[in-house]
Amino acid sequence: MRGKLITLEGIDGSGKSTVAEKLQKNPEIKAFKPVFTREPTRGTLTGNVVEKAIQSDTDQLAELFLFTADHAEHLAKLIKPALEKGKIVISDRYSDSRYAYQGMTLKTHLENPLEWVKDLHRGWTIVPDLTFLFDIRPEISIERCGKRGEQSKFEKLEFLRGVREIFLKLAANDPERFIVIDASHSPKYIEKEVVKKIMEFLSRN
Ligand SMILES: Nc1ncnc2c1ncn2[C@@H]1O[C@H](COP(=O)(O)OP(=O)(O)O)[C@@H](O)[C@H]1O
Ligand SMILES: Cc1cn([C@H]2C[C@H](O)[C@@H](COP(=O)(O)OP(=O)(O)O)O2)c(=O)[nH]c1=O
Repeated sequence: MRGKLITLEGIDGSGKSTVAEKLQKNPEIKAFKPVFTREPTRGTLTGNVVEKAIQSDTDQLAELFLFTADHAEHLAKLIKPALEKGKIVISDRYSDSRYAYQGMTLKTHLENPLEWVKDLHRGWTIVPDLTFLFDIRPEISIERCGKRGEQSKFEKLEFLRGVREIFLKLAANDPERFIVIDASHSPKYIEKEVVKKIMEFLSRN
């Protein structure tokens, strides 16, 4: 039987990596021996190029193709083989990050960037079975990022407001796949909520 793909999405500083770390240590989740991964990928040719691109003034369309190339590598080398082995895969960011972030960066390039970026993925990507959207006001997430001491070029208030709006629209249009989590709660509460939902999902599927 094919495995299951679970993705974690949200704006910068919404707490995705913190949740991913907690899930890796959680005994109920560990029992399933999931494969934990992320996009952009780390330590790969495509992931390294993406990392360089987002630290510089790269053309937005070029950036979309680099993120998408990284996604293709990720699918071919990790996601597909793991799912074929029946594994549960949990990815910190995935295609919805492209729809939401590049849906914003490409506003000046294209008429309907969200649909265009979704079309680009059609036919070859694997749609997740379950997606958590960690929803938070960018005012709070930016403050959290400040404390973390990292500064991505995407961590701007107006920009993240737009990204958040697209994420919420994606979730509203696909309520079967998405679970929206109020990410302003404590890490402990969020972990409990996510574990509960994953266990419910796995018992149904
Ligand atoms: N629920 C939370 N409440 C308060 N601070 C949090 C919470 N989750 C994460 N943080 C802190 O916010 C910052 C960003 O979290 P992180 O998990 O790296 O976000 P993301 O991976 O979504 O960018 C980190 O400093 C982290 O310790
Ligand atoms: C996967 C992906 C990430 N991004 C952005 C989101 C982040 O600002 C940045 C780097 O991702 P990431 O390293 O996951 O950042 P963070 O841990 O702060 O959430 O790249 C895109 O614009 N498009 C994409 O397809």
